[in-house]
Amino acid sequence: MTQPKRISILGVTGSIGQSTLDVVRQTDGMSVFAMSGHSALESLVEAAKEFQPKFVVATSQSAADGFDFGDLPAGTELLVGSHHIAQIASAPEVDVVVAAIVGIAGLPGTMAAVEAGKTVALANKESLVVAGSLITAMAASSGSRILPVDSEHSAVFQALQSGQPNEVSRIVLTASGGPFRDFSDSELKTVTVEQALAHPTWQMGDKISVDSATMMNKALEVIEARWLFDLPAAKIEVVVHPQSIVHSMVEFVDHSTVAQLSPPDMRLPIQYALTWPDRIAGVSPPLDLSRPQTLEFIPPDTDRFPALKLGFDVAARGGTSGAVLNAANESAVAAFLKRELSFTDIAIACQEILEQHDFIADPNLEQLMACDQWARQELAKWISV
Ligand SMILES: NC(=O)C1=CN([C@@H]2O[C@H](COP(=O)(O)OP(=O)(O)OC[C@H]3O[C@@H](n4cnc5c(N)ncnc54)[C@H](OP(=O)(O)O)[C@@H]3O)[C@@H](O)[C@H]2O)C=CC1
Ligand SMILES: CC(=O)[C@@H](O)[C@H](O)COP(=O)(O)O
Ligand SMILES: [Mn+2]
Repeated sequence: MTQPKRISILGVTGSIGQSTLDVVRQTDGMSVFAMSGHSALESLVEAAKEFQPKFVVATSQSAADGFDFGDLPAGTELLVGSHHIAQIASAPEVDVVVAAIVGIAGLPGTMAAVEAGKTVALANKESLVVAGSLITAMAASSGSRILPVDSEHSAVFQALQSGQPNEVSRIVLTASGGPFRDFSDSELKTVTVEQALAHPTWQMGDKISVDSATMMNKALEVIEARWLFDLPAAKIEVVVHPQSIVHSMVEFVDHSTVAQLSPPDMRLPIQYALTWPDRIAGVSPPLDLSRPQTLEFIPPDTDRFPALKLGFDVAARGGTSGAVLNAANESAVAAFLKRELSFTDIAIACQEILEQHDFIADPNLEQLMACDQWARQELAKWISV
């Protein structure tokens, strides 16, 4: 009998983490070796009781202080503090690491897994946005395989299997357009947090939901695609597709366009990353073609959604620009969620901070982290004036 595939889930308490558990729950031959959570410790303990991992990491020391972990299974060891993420991402027993922590907090885990040569099911797009050049170089030397979980990139990854790399003329990432797809300039100025969190087609965490509403999510995905598929920005396009059925497309040099279609459900790209190169019976529902439906494709409006243009600029420029854009955006989204910044100011602030930064073309990790800190301070100043 073959050994079950052993998985470490970084960010098990989030939307992707919970969908990953559902895939594991419904799939033979997979076990959870380790899992991490940050503030949702009840949910972390519940997951540990069901999946009996060897390690549970509670990354937030302050949340863990005073929390009663008494319900953890007897065979599960509790580790407290974010420094333990590297340990569960690189442990020799682990076959696949699911990188599902949100934001730059996910970078250390992604890097530890890549450095250890692991197969990484990557949801944390911010890792590549910030440090794509370092991570892809590290993967090339360690033998790590980075498999996309992001639905668009999973679709591109699947479609790319129809041809050779030198036969690709462009990739087209689909965007739902978010909850404000048809809002006018003046309507966008007054949108609320509650409206921004109500994504029309996907159930996701708060940060990515706001990113989808500004279309910064698509900007980050353009940069993510640039690194995942080693493509120049000029070969990456975005089209608005409100139904979220076509998850992205690859156009080949003969002008054949290959697309991947499925209902919007993250369990499919997660499952594909966990079982690749095999396909197994799906845990997410099939496409229902028994009823009439319309698929629309609309060019994006970068005047109303200026964040999108920043993604193409950063994908073309590289260097420290991804770290700056990511940090400015993370801070701006946090401020919007606290009602300290308006929705339309998110992209304006990000653009101004990007324009001001001292660009370095070939940065090391320390320089990227310095840019991250600088951009967060600039965003705080931007709000205070
Ligand atoms: N949700 C989706 O459908 C998709 C998500 N993604 C990407 O996947 C990633 C996760 O998104 P999503 O699941 O929606 O996000 P959620 O907000 O739902 O979950 C985030 C996870 O990260 C943990 N976390 C938060 N802050 C920290 C920190 N400082 N240190 C360690 N862990 C932390 C959370 O722990 P806790 O909850 O315990 O505080 C939680 O487990 C993002 O990068 C997102 O862009 C990509 C495509 C689709
Ligand atoms: C599910 C997923 O991959 C998200 O990144 C999704 O694409 C967000 O929707 P938008 O297309 O609105 O950004
Ligand atoms: Mn996506």
